Amino acid sequence: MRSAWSTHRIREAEERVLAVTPDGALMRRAAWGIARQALAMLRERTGGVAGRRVLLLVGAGNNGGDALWAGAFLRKRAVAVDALLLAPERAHAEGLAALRSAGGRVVQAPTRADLAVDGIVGLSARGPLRPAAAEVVARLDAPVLAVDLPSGVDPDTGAVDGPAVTAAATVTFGGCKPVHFLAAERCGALTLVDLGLDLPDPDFGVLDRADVAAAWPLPGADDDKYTQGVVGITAGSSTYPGAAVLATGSAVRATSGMVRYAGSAAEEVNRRYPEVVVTGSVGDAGRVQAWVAGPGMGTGHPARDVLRAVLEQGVPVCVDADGITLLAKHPELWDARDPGVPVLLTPHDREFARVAEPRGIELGADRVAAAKALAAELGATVLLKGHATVVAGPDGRALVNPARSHWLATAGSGDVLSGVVGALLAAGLDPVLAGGAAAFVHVRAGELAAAGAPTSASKVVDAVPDAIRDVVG
Ligand SMILES: NC(=O)C1=CN([C@@H]2O[C@H](COP(=O)(O)OP(=O)(O)OC[C@H]3O[C@@H](n4cnc5c(N)ncnc54)[C@H](OP(=O)(O)O)[C@@H]3O)[C@@H](O)[C@H]2O)[C@@H](O)CC1
Ligand SMILES: Nc1ncnc2c1ncn2[C@@H]1O[C@H](COP(=O)(O)OP(=O)(O)O)[C@@H](O)[C@H]1O
Ligand SMILES: [K+]
Repeated sequence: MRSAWSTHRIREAEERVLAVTPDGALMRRAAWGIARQALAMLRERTGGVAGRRVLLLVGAGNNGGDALWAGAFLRKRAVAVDALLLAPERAHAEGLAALRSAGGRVVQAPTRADLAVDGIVGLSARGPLRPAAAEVVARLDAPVLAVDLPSGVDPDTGAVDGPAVTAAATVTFGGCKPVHFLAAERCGALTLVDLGLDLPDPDFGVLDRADVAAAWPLPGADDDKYTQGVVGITAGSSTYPGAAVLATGSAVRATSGMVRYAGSAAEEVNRRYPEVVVTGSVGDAGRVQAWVAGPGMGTGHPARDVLRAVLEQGVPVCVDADGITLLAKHPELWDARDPGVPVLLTPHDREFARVAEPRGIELGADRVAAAKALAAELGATVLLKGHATVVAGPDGRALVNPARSHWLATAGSGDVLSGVVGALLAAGLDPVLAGGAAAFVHVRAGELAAAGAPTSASKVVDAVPDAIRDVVG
Protein backbone atom coordinates (compact mmCIF):
# COMPACT_ATOMS: atom_id res chain seq x y z
CA MET A 1 0.00 0.00 0.00
CA ARG A 2 1.21 3.48 -0.81
CA SER A 3 0.39 6.40 1.47
CA ALA A 4 -0.08 10.16 1.33
CA TRP A 5 0.69 12.85 3.89
CA SER A 6 -0.59 16.40 3.85
CA THR A 7 2.03 19.11 3.33
CA HIS A 8 2.19 20.26 6.94
CA ARG A 9 3.05 16.72 8.07
CA ILE A 10 5.76 16.41 5.42
CA ARG A 11 7.16 19.79 6.41
CA GLU A 12 7.28 18.85 10.11
CA ALA A 13 9.13 15.65 9.30
CA GLU A 14 11.48 17.53 6.95
CA GLU A 15 12.29 20.08 9.65
CA ARG A 16 13.48 17.28 11.96
CA VAL A 17 15.77 15.83 9.30
CA LEU A 18 17.02 19.27 8.15
CA ALA A 19 18.10 20.03 11.70
CA VAL A 20 20.58 17.13 11.65
CA THR A 21 21.65 17.24 7.98
CA PRO A 22 24.38 19.39 6.40
CA ASP A 23 23.06 22.49 4.62
CA GLY A 24 21.70 21.79 1.16
CA ALA A 25 22.13 18.02 1.38
CA LEU A 26 18.39 17.25 1.17
CA MET A 27 17.93 19.58 -1.76
CA ARG A 28 20.79 18.00 -3.66
CA ARG A 29 19.38 14.53 -2.98
CA ALA A 30 16.00 15.70 -4.30
CA ALA A 31 17.64 17.33 -7.33
CA TRP A 32 19.65 14.19 -8.07
CA GLY A 33 16.36 12.27 -8.28
CA ILE A 34 14.98 14.82 -10.75
CA ALA A 35 18.11 14.71 -12.87
CA ARG A 36 17.97 10.90 -13.07
CA GLN A 37 14.35 11.01 -14.15
CA ALA A 38 15.10 13.75 -16.69
CA LEU A 39 17.90 11.64 -18.19
CA ALA A 40 15.59 8.62 -18.42
CA MET A 41 12.91 10.71 -20.16
CA LEU A 42 15.39 12.25 -22.61
CA ARG A 43 16.76 8.81 -23.44
CA GLU A 44 13.30 7.36 -23.91
CA ARG A 45 11.99 10.26 -26.00
CA THR A 46 15.04 11.26 -28.03
CA GLY A 47 17.30 8.21 -27.88
CA GLY A 48 20.11 9.97 -25.98
CA VAL A 49 21.08 12.75 -23.56
CA ALA A 50 24.18 14.62 -24.79
CA GLY A 51 23.21 17.74 -26.69
CA ARG A 52 19.53 17.41 -25.79
CA ARG A 53 17.85 20.55 -24.47
CA VAL A 54 16.16 21.03 -21.09
CA LEU A 55 14.25 24.16 -20.05
CA LEU A 56 13.95 24.82 -16.32
CA LEU A 57 10.97 26.86 -15.12
CA VAL A 58 12.16 28.32 -11.85
CA GLY A 59 9.89 29.91 -9.23
CA ALA A 60 10.63 31.87 -6.08
CA GLY A 61 11.38 29.10 -3.61
CA ASN A 62 13.09 25.80 -2.93
CA ASN A 63 11.07 24.06 -5.63
CA GLY A 64 12.95 26.25 -8.09
CA GLY A 65 16.15 25.48 -6.16
CA ASP A 66 15.60 21.77 -6.82
CA ALA A 67 15.17 22.48 -10.53
CA LEU A 68 18.36 24.60 -10.67
CA TRP A 69 20.46 21.95 -8.93
CA ALA A 70 18.99 19.28 -11.21
CA GLY A 71 20.05 21.47 -14.15
CA ALA A 72 23.60 21.62 -12.77
CA PHE A 73 23.67 17.80 -12.58
CA LEU A 74 22.30 17.50 -16.12
CA ARG A 75 25.10 19.72 -17.42
CA LYS A 76 27.58 17.05 -16.28
CA ARG A 77 25.98 14.77 -18.87
CA ALA A 78 26.36 17.41 -21.60
CA VAL A 79 22.68 18.33 -21.63
CA ALA A 80 22.07 21.95 -22.74
CA VAL A 81 20.19 23.61 -19.88
CA ASP A 82 18.30 26.91 -19.98
CA ALA A 83 16.66 28.40 -16.89
CA LEU A 84 13.71 30.77 -17.10
CA LEU A 85 13.49 32.61 -13.79
CA LEU A 86 9.92 33.64 -12.98
CA ALA A 87 11.01 35.69 -9.95
CA PRO A 88 14.67 36.50 -10.82
CA GLU A 89 15.42 38.41 -7.62
CA ARG A 90 14.14 35.52 -5.45
CA ALA A 91 15.59 32.57 -7.37
CA HIS A 92 17.45 30.08 -5.14
CA ALA A 93 20.95 31.62 -4.94
CA GLU A 94 23.09 28.48 -4.45
CA GLY A 95 21.14 26.56 -7.08
CA LEU A 96 21.53 29.38 -9.59
CA ALA A 97 25.26 29.67 -8.90
CA ALA A 98 25.66 25.89 -9.32
CA LEU A 99 23.81 25.94 -12.63
CA ARG A 100 25.80 28.91 -13.94
CA SER A 101 29.15 27.42 -13.00
CA ALA A 102 28.16 24.15 -14.70
CA GLY A 103 27.52 26.07 -17.94
CA GLY A 104 23.75 26.54 -17.77
CA ARG A 105 22.18 29.70 -19.25
CA VAL A 106 19.56 32.04 -17.87
CA VAL A 107 17.02 32.96 -20.56
CA GLN A 108 14.31 35.62 -20.65
CA ALA A 109 11.70 33.66 -22.63
CA PRO A 110 10.99 29.95 -23.16
CA THR A 111 13.44 28.28 -25.54
CA ARG A 112 12.96 25.17 -27.64
CA ALA A 113 13.44 22.10 -25.43
CA ASP A 114 13.16 18.33 -25.44
CA LEU A 115 11.98 18.43 -21.83
CA ALA A 116 10.72 21.14 -19.47
CA VAL A 117 11.27 20.91 -15.71
CA ASP A 118 8.52 22.51 -13.63
CA GLY A 119 10.17 24.08 -10.58
CA ILE A 120 7.60 26.90 -10.36
CA VAL A 121 6.11 26.01 -7.01
CA GLY A 122 5.93 22.99 -4.72
CA LEU A 123 4.81 22.50 -1.13
CA SER A 124 4.07 26.23 -0.68
CA ALA A 125 1.67 26.36 -3.64
CA ARG A 126 -1.56 28.27 -3.19
CA GLY A 127 -4.13 28.57 -5.96
CA PRO A 128 -3.66 28.20 -9.70
CA LEU A 129 -0.61 29.37 -11.65
CA ARG A 130 -0.17 33.12 -11.57
CA PRO A 131 -0.45 34.91 -14.94
CA ALA A 132 3.28 35.10 -15.79
CA ALA A 133 3.79 31.39 -15.04
CA ALA A 134 0.52 30.46 -16.75
CA GLU A 135 1.58 32.23 -19.94
CA VAL A 136 4.90 30.37 -20.08
CA VAL A 137 3.28 27.00 -19.36
CA ALA A 138 0.64 27.59 -22.06
CA ARG A 139 3.42 28.13 -24.64
CA LEU A 140 5.35 24.93 -23.80
CA ASP A 141 5.35 22.17 -26.33
CA ALA A 142 7.86 19.91 -24.56
CA PRO A 143 6.75 17.22 -22.09
CA VAL A 144 6.96 18.39 -18.49
CA LEU A 145 8.76 16.78 -15.56
CA ALA A 146 7.25 18.22 -12.36
CA VAL A 147 9.43 18.87 -9.34
CA ASP A 148 7.52 17.55 -6.30
CA LEU A 149 4.12 18.25 -7.86
CA PRO A 150 2.59 19.89 -10.92
CA SER A 151 2.44 23.63 -10.23
CA GLY A 152 -1.02 25.15 -10.02
CA VAL A 153 -2.58 22.02 -8.50
CA ASP A 154 -3.36 22.21 -4.79
CA PRO A 155 -0.89 19.93 -2.96
CA ASP A 156 -3.34 18.87 -0.25
CA THR A 157 -6.59 18.51 -2.18
CA GLY A 158 -5.61 18.03 -5.81
CA ALA A 159 -8.01 20.85 -6.70
CA VAL A 160 -7.39 22.78 -9.92
CA ASP A 161 -9.07 26.17 -10.06
CA GLY A 162 -7.36 27.68 -13.07
CA PRO A 163 -4.18 27.29 -15.12
CA ALA A 164 -2.00 24.40 -13.93
CA VAL A 165 0.74 22.13 -15.22
CA THR A 166 -0.06 18.69 -16.59
CA ALA A 167 3.11 16.66 -16.18
CA ALA A 168 4.29 13.59 -18.05
CA ALA A 169 6.12 12.59 -14.86
CA THR A 170 6.57 13.85 -11.31
CA VAL A 171 9.43 13.27 -8.90
CA THR A 172 8.47 13.83 -5.29
CA PHE A 173 10.47 13.72 -2.07
CA GLY A 174 10.16 12.29 1.41
CA GLY A 175 6.60 11.04 1.04
CA CYS A 176 3.73 11.28 -1.42
CA LYS A 177 1.29 14.15 -0.98
CA PRO A 178 -2.48 13.95 -1.51
CA VAL A 179 -2.20 15.64 -4.94
CA HIS A 180 -0.37 12.61 -6.29
CA PHE A 181 -3.47 10.44 -5.96
CA LEU A 182 -6.31 12.97 -5.97
CA ALA A 183 -5.03 14.55 -9.21
CA ALA A 184 -3.03 11.57 -10.51
CA GLU A 185 -3.84 12.49 -14.11
CA ARG A 186 -1.98 15.80 -13.66
CA CYS A 187 1.14 14.10 -12.22
CA GLY A 188 1.87 11.42 -14.81
CA ALA A 189 4.33 8.69 -13.77
CA LEU A 190 5.28 9.21 -10.12
CA THR A 191 8.69 8.57 -8.54
CA LEU A 192 9.41 8.96 -4.83
CA VAL A 193 12.90 9.95 -3.65
CA ASP A 194 13.56 8.78 -0.11
CA LEU A 195 14.76 11.51 2.24
CA GLY A 196 14.79 9.31 5.35
CA LEU A 197 11.85 11.17 6.90
CA ASP A 198 10.20 9.79 10.02
CA LEU A 199 6.57 10.22 9.01
CA PRO A 200 3.47 9.84 11.22
CA ASP A 201 0.33 7.89 10.23
CA PRO A 202 -0.64 8.91 6.70
CA ASP A 203 -3.71 10.99 5.80
CA PHE A 204 -4.82 8.13 3.56
CA GLY A 205 -3.61 4.94 1.96
CA VAL A 206 -3.77 3.80 -1.66
CA LEU A 207 -4.30 0.12 -2.28
CA ASP A 208 -2.20 -1.47 -4.95
CA ARG A 209 -2.96 -4.60 -6.90
CA ALA A 210 -1.22 -6.89 -4.39
CA ASP A 211 -3.25 -5.42 -1.49
CA VAL A 212 -6.51 -6.04 -3.34
CA ALA A 213 -5.41 -9.53 -4.33
CA ALA A 214 -4.58 -10.34 -0.70
CA ALA A 215 -7.96 -9.04 0.49
CA TRP A 216 -10.13 -10.56 -2.22
CA PRO A 217 -12.16 -13.54 -0.93
CA LEU A 218 -11.45 -16.77 -2.78
CA PRO A 219 -13.59 -19.89 -2.38
CA GLY A 220 -11.87 -22.79 -0.61
CA ALA A 221 -12.31 -26.56 -0.67
CA ASP A 222 -14.82 -26.48 2.18
CA ASP A 223 -16.90 -23.63 0.80
CA ASP A 224 -20.39 -23.91 -0.58
CA LYS A 225 -22.79 -21.31 -1.94
CA TYR A 226 -23.73 -20.14 1.55
CA THR A 227 -20.38 -20.03 3.31
CA GLN A 228 -18.91 -17.34 1.03
CA GLY A 229 -21.48 -14.84 2.22
CA VAL A 230 -24.89 -14.42 0.62
CA VAL A 231 -25.49 -10.96 -0.86
CA GLY A 232 -28.96 -9.43 -0.71
CA ILE A 233 -29.90 -6.67 -3.15
CA THR A 234 -32.93 -4.47 -2.79
CA ALA A 235 -32.90 -1.99 -5.63
CA GLY A 236 -34.85 -0.87 -8.68
CA SER A 237 -38.59 -0.76 -9.12
CA SER A 238 -41.06 -1.79 -11.79
CA THR A 239 -40.62 1.68 -13.32
CA TYR A 240 -36.80 1.59 -13.02
CA PRO A 241 -35.73 -2.06 -13.19
CA GLY A 242 -32.34 -1.23 -14.72
CA ALA A 243 -30.63 -0.31 -11.47
CA ALA A 244 -31.76 -3.63 -9.96
CA VAL A 245 -30.43 -5.60 -12.92
CA LEU A 246 -27.06 -3.79 -12.85
CA ALA A 247 -26.46 -3.96 -9.08
CA THR A 248 -27.59 -7.59 -8.88
CA GLY A 249 -25.64 -8.60 -11.97
CA SER A 250 -22.54 -6.99 -10.57
CA ALA A 251 -22.88 -8.90 -7.29
CA VAL A 252 -23.36 -12.13 -9.28
CA ARG A 253 -20.15 -11.41 -11.18
CA ALA A 254 -18.21 -10.48 -8.04
CA THR A 255 -18.94 -13.53 -5.86
CA SER A 256 -19.14 -17.22 -6.52
CA GLY A 257 -21.60 -17.56 -3.61
CA MET A 258 -25.28 -16.74 -3.71
CA VAL A 259 -27.12 -13.53 -4.56
CA ARG A 260 -30.69 -12.82 -3.48
CA TYR A 261 -32.85 -10.05 -4.87
CA ALA A 262 -35.86 -8.59 -3.06
CA GLY A 263 -38.07 -6.06 -4.78
CA SER A 264 -40.50 -5.28 -7.55
CA ALA A 265 -38.01 -5.78 -10.39
CA ALA A 266 -37.72 -9.49 -9.51
CA GLU A 267 -38.97 -10.66 -12.88
CA GLU A 268 -36.51 -8.55 -14.88
CA VAL A 269 -33.65 -9.58 -12.61
CA ASN A 270 -34.47 -13.26 -12.94
CA ARG A 271 -34.89 -13.06 -16.70
CA ARG A 272 -31.35 -11.68 -16.97
CA TYR A 273 -29.78 -13.67 -14.10
CA PRO A 274 -31.58 -16.99 -13.50
CA GLU A 275 -29.06 -17.88 -10.76
CA VAL A 276 -30.41 -15.13 -8.49
CA VAL A 277 -32.96 -16.17 -5.86
CA VAL A 278 -35.68 -13.53 -6.13
CA THR A 279 -38.53 -12.49 -3.85
CA GLY A 280 -40.89 -9.55 -3.77
CA SER A 281 -39.90 -8.26 -0.35
CA VAL A 282 -36.97 -8.07 2.05
CA GLY A 283 -39.02 -9.89 4.70
CA ASP A 284 -39.35 -12.97 2.44
CA ALA A 285 -35.80 -12.92 1.16
CA GLY A 286 -34.18 -15.41 3.55
CA ARG A 287 -30.85 -14.91 5.28
CA VAL A 288 -28.07 -12.83 3.78
CA GLN A 289 -24.69 -11.72 5.17
CA ALA A 290 -24.92 -8.20 3.69
CA TRP A 291 -27.46 -6.02 1.93
CA VAL A 292 -27.13 -3.51 -0.87
CA ALA A 293 -30.04 -1.08 -0.69
CA GLY A 294 -30.94 1.87 -2.78
CA PRO A 295 -30.19 2.05 -6.50
CA GLY A 296 -33.43 3.00 -8.27
CA MET A 297 -35.60 2.00 -5.28
CA GLY A 298 -37.38 5.37 -5.12
CA THR A 299 -37.63 7.81 -2.27
CA GLY A 300 -41.26 7.43 -1.22
CA HIS A 301 -42.69 5.84 1.91
CA PRO A 302 -42.64 2.24 0.60
CA ALA A 303 -38.91 2.57 -0.13
CA ARG A 304 -38.35 4.12 3.30
CA ASP A 305 -39.98 1.09 4.93
CA VAL A 306 -37.82 -1.27 2.87
CA LEU A 307 -34.66 0.55 3.95
CA ARG A 308 -35.71 0.41 7.58
CA ALA A 309 -36.35 -3.34 7.28
CA VAL A 310 -32.87 -3.82 5.81
CA LEU A 311 -31.14 -1.75 8.50
CA GLU A 312 -33.00 -3.72 11.19
CA GLN A 313 -31.57 -7.03 10.00
CA GLY A 314 -28.29 -6.59 11.85
CA VAL A 315 -26.00 -7.37 8.90
CA PRO A 316 -23.68 -4.94 7.05
CA VAL A 317 -25.49 -2.71 4.58
CA CYS A 318 -24.23 -0.79 1.56
CA VAL A 319 -26.61 2.13 1.09
CA ASP A 320 -26.46 3.75 -2.35
CA ALA A 321 -28.33 6.31 -4.46
CA ASP A 322 -32.04 6.63 -3.43
CA GLY A 323 -31.17 4.90 -0.15
CA ILE A 324 -28.84 7.80 0.67
CA THR A 325 -31.50 10.34 -0.21
CA LEU A 326 -33.89 8.49 2.10
CA LEU A 327 -31.38 8.65 4.96
CA ALA A 328 -31.08 12.40 4.35
CA LYS A 329 -34.86 12.88 4.31
CA HIS A 330 -35.53 10.62 7.28
CA PRO A 331 -32.57 10.77 9.68
CA GLU A 332 -34.58 8.68 12.16
CA LEU A 333 -33.88 5.70 9.87
CA TRP A 334 -30.40 5.58 11.44
CA ASP A 335 -32.05 4.44 14.67
CA ALA A 336 -33.01 1.17 12.97
CA ARG A 337 -29.41 0.01 12.70
CA ASP A 338 -27.46 -2.04 15.19
CA PRO A 339 -24.61 0.34 16.15
CA GLY A 340 -22.10 -2.50 16.08
CA VAL A 341 -22.85 -3.46 12.47
CA PRO A 342 -21.17 -1.62 9.57
CA VAL A 343 -23.08 0.66 7.25
CA LEU A 344 -21.29 1.87 4.13
CA LEU A 345 -22.71 4.79 2.13
CA THR A 346 -21.67 5.28 -1.50
CA PRO A 347 -22.68 8.86 -2.38
CA HIS A 348 -21.77 10.95 -5.37
CA ASP A 349 -21.32 14.67 -4.65
CA ARG A 350 -25.00 15.63 -4.62
CA GLU A 351 -25.99 12.70 -2.45
CA PHE A 352 -23.10 13.49 -0.12
CA ALA A 353 -24.31 17.09 0.23
CA ARG A 354 -27.85 15.93 1.01
CA VAL A 355 -26.64 13.97 4.04
CA ALA A 356 -23.71 16.15 5.07
CA GLU A 357 -25.00 19.73 4.81
CA PRO A 358 -27.74 19.39 7.44
CA ARG A 359 -24.99 18.13 9.75
CA GLY A 360 -22.81 21.17 9.06
CA ILE A 361 -20.30 19.38 6.82
CA GLU A 362 -19.49 21.04 3.49
CA LEU A 363 -18.07 19.18 0.53
CA GLY A 364 -15.35 21.71 -0.35
CA ALA A 365 -12.12 21.17 -2.21
CA ASP A 366 -10.81 18.82 0.51
CA ARG A 367 -12.78 15.69 -0.34
CA VAL A 368 -10.80 13.45 2.00
CA ALA A 369 -11.45 15.71 4.99
CA ALA A 370 -15.14 15.95 4.12
CA ALA A 371 -15.53 12.17 3.78
CA LYS A 372 -13.67 11.62 7.07
CA ALA A 373 -15.85 14.19 8.83
CA LEU A 374 -19.08 12.62 7.60
CA ALA A 375 -17.89 9.10 8.45
CA ALA A 376 -17.06 10.19 12.00
CA GLU A 377 -20.36 12.05 12.34
CA LEU A 378 -22.46 9.09 11.13
CA GLY A 379 -20.42 6.28 12.64
CA ALA A 380 -20.47 4.76 9.15
CA THR A 381 -18.05 4.21 6.29
CA VAL A 382 -18.39 6.78 3.50
CA LEU A 383 -17.31 6.01 -0.06
CA LEU A 384 -17.33 9.32 -1.93
CA LYS A 385 -17.47 8.81 -5.69
CA GLY A 386 -15.76 10.96 -8.29
CA HIS A 387 -12.78 10.63 -10.59
CA ALA A 388 -10.83 9.59 -7.50
CA THR A 389 -12.84 7.56 -4.99
CA VAL A 390 -12.38 8.35 -1.30
CA VAL A 391 -13.30 5.73 1.33
CA ALA A 392 -13.34 6.95 4.94
CA GLY A 393 -14.10 4.89 8.02
CA PRO A 394 -15.58 6.19 11.26
CA ASP A 395 -12.24 5.47 12.97
CA GLY A 396 -10.34 8.02 10.83
CA ARG A 397 -8.79 5.54 8.37
CA ALA A 398 -9.10 6.48 4.72
CA LEU A 399 -8.23 5.08 1.31
CA VAL A 400 -8.14 6.81 -2.05
CA ASN A 401 -8.52 4.99 -5.35
CA PRO A 402 -7.44 7.10 -8.35
CA ALA A 403 -9.17 6.67 -11.71
CA ARG A 404 -6.98 5.57 -14.59
CA SER A 405 -9.49 6.69 -17.22
CA HIS A 406 -12.77 8.57 -17.19
CA TRP A 407 -14.93 6.19 -19.21
CA LEU A 408 -16.57 5.05 -15.97
CA ALA A 409 -18.44 8.36 -15.85
CA THR A 410 -21.40 6.62 -17.48
CA ALA A 411 -25.00 6.14 -16.35
CA GLY A 412 -25.45 3.19 -14.03
CA SER A 413 -21.78 2.66 -13.26
CA GLY A 414 -22.44 3.50 -9.59
CA ASP A 415 -25.00 0.67 -9.47
CA VAL A 416 -22.27 -1.69 -10.63
CA LEU A 417 -19.95 -0.49 -7.85
CA SER A 418 -22.61 -1.10 -5.18
CA GLY A 419 -22.99 -4.74 -6.24
CA VAL A 420 -19.24 -5.33 -5.90
CA VAL A 421 -19.20 -3.61 -2.50
CA GLY A 422 -22.09 -5.86 -1.39
CA ALA A 423 -20.22 -9.00 -2.44
CA LEU A 424 -17.20 -8.01 -0.35
CA LEU A 425 -19.23 -6.97 2.69
CA ALA A 426 -21.06 -10.31 2.56
CA ALA A 427 -17.70 -12.09 2.51
CA GLY A 428 -16.89 -10.35 5.79
CA LEU A 429 -14.38 -7.73 4.65
CA ASP A 430 -13.82 -4.71 6.83
CA PRO A 431 -15.96 -1.96 5.22
CA VAL A 432 -13.07 0.43 4.45
CA LEU A 433 -11.17 -2.39 2.75
CA ALA A 434 -14.36 -3.57 1.03
CA GLY A 435 -14.93 -0.07 -0.37
CA GLY A 436 -11.32 0.36 -1.45
CA ALA A 437 -11.05 -3.09 -3.06
CA ALA A 438 -14.42 -2.69 -4.80
CA ALA A 439 -13.41 0.71 -6.20
CA PHE A 440 -10.11 -0.78 -7.44
CA VAL A 441 -11.84 -3.65 -9.27
CA HIS A 442 -14.57 -1.30 -10.56
CA VAL A 443 -11.94 0.98 -12.14
CA ARG A 444 -10.23 -2.03 -13.70
CA ALA A 445 -13.56 -3.37 -15.01
CA GLY A 446 -14.27 0.08 -16.45
CA GLU A 447 -10.90 0.11 -18.23
CA LEU A 448 -11.44 -3.36 -19.66
CA ALA A 449 -15.00 -2.61 -20.76
CA ALA A 450 -14.08 0.73 -22.33
CA ALA A 451 -10.71 -0.18 -23.89
CA GLY A 452 -10.36 3.44 -24.96
CA ALA A 453 -13.91 4.09 -26.20
CA PRO A 454 -17.31 4.78 -24.64
CA THR A 455 -18.78 1.86 -22.76
CA SER A 456 -21.95 1.13 -20.77
CA ALA A 457 -22.69 -0.01 -17.25
CA SER A 458 -23.87 -3.41 -18.58
CA LYS A 459 -20.48 -3.92 -20.21
CA VAL A 460 -18.76 -2.95 -16.96
CA VAL A 461 -20.82 -5.63 -15.15
CA ASP A 462 -19.67 -8.21 -17.68
CA ALA A 463 -16.04 -7.10 -17.24
CA VAL A 464 -16.05 -7.60 -13.45
CA PRO A 465 -14.79 -11.24 -13.61
CA ASP A 466 -11.97 -10.26 -15.98
CA ALA A 467 -11.06 -7.43 -13.63
CA ILE A 468 -10.97 -9.81 -10.65
CA ARG A 469 -8.91 -12.33 -12.68
CA ASP A 470 -6.54 -9.54 -13.60
CA VAL A 471 -6.12 -8.53 -9.94
CA VAL A 472 -6.01 -11.89 -8.13
CA GLY A 473 -4.58 -14.01 -10.98
N1 LIG B 1 12.20 21.65 2.99
C1 LIG B 1 13.14 20.85 2.49
O1 LIG B 1 14.04 20.45 3.14
C2 LIG B 1 13.13 20.42 1.11
C3 LIG B 1 12.28 21.04 0.20
N2 LIG B 1 12.35 20.71 -1.07
C4 LIG B 1 11.67 21.49 -2.08
O2 LIG B 1 11.17 22.70 -1.55
C5 LIG B 1 9.84 22.91 -2.00
C6 LIG B 1 9.12 23.84 -1.10
O3 LIG B 1 9.81 25.05 -1.20
P1 LIG B 1 9.32 26.41 -0.55
O4 LIG B 1 8.65 26.13 0.71
O5 LIG B 1 10.50 27.30 -0.55
O6 LIG B 1 8.24 26.99 -1.55
P2 LIG B 1 7.85 26.68 -3.05
O7 LIG B 1 6.84 25.58 -3.10
O8 LIG B 1 9.05 26.57 -3.91
O9 LIG B 1 7.06 28.03 -3.46
C7 LIG B 1 7.80 29.19 -3.65
C8 LIG B 1 6.90 30.38 -3.71
O10 LIG B 1 6.07 30.37 -4.85
C9 LIG B 1 5.01 31.31 -4.67
N3 LIG B 1 3.74 30.71 -5.08
C10 LIG B 1 2.77 30.19 -4.30
N4 LIG B 1 1.75 29.75 -5.03
C11 LIG B 1 2.06 30.01 -6.31
C12 LIG B 1 1.36 29.78 -7.53
N5 LIG B 1 0.17 29.19 -7.54
N6 LIG B 1 1.95 30.17 -8.68
C13 LIG B 1 3.18 30.76 -8.67
N7 LIG B 1 3.88 30.98 -7.53
C14 LIG B 1 3.32 30.62 -6.37
C15 LIG B 1 5.05 31.66 -3.20
O11 LIG B 1 5.67 32.89 -3.00
P3 LIG B 1 4.92 34.32 -2.87
O12 LIG B 1 5.10 34.92 -4.23
O13 LIG B 1 3.50 34.05 -2.52
O14 LIG B 1 5.69 35.05 -1.83
C16 LIG B 1 5.92 30.56 -2.63
O15 LIG B 1 6.55 30.91 -1.42
C17 LIG B 1 9.29 21.53 -2.07
O16 LIG B 1 8.12 21.46 -2.86
C18 LIG B 1 10.47 20.78 -2.66
O17 LIG B 1 10.47 20.95 -4.07
C19 LIG B 1 13.26 19.67 -1.53
O18 LIG B 1 14.43 20.33 -1.92
C20 LIG B 1 13.54 18.64 -0.46
C21 LIG B 1 14.04 19.30 0.75
N1 LIG C 1 -14.69 11.64 -14.19
C1 LIG C 1 -14.68 10.39 -13.72
N2 LIG C 1 -13.61 9.59 -13.92
C2 LIG C 1 -13.61 8.32 -13.48
N3 LIG C 1 -14.63 7.75 -12.81
C3 LIG C 1 -15.73 8.49 -12.58
C4 LIG C 1 -15.81 9.84 -13.02
N4 LIG C 1 -17.03 10.32 -12.66
C5 LIG C 1 -17.67 9.32 -12.02
N5 LIG C 1 -16.89 8.22 -11.98
C6 LIG C 1 -17.24 6.95 -11.35
O1 LIG C 1 -18.46 6.48 -11.97
C7 LIG C 1 -19.36 6.02 -10.99
C8 LIG C 1 -20.63 6.88 -11.07
O2 LIG C 1 -21.49 6.59 -10.02
P1 LIG C 1 -22.86 7.36 -9.85
O3 LIG C 1 -22.64 8.83 -9.86
O4 LIG C 1 -23.56 6.76 -8.68
O5 LIG C 1 -23.61 7.00 -11.20
P2 LIG C 1 -25.01 6.28 -11.46
O6 LIG C 1 -25.96 6.90 -10.46
O7 LIG C 1 -25.35 6.63 -12.88
O8 LIG C 1 -24.81 4.84 -11.24
C9 LIG C 1 -18.64 6.11 -9.66
O9 LIG C 1 -18.03 4.89 -9.35
C10 LIG C 1 -17.58 7.17 -9.90
O10 LIG C 1 -16.46 7.02 -9.07
K1 LIG D 1 6.49 22.04 -9.29
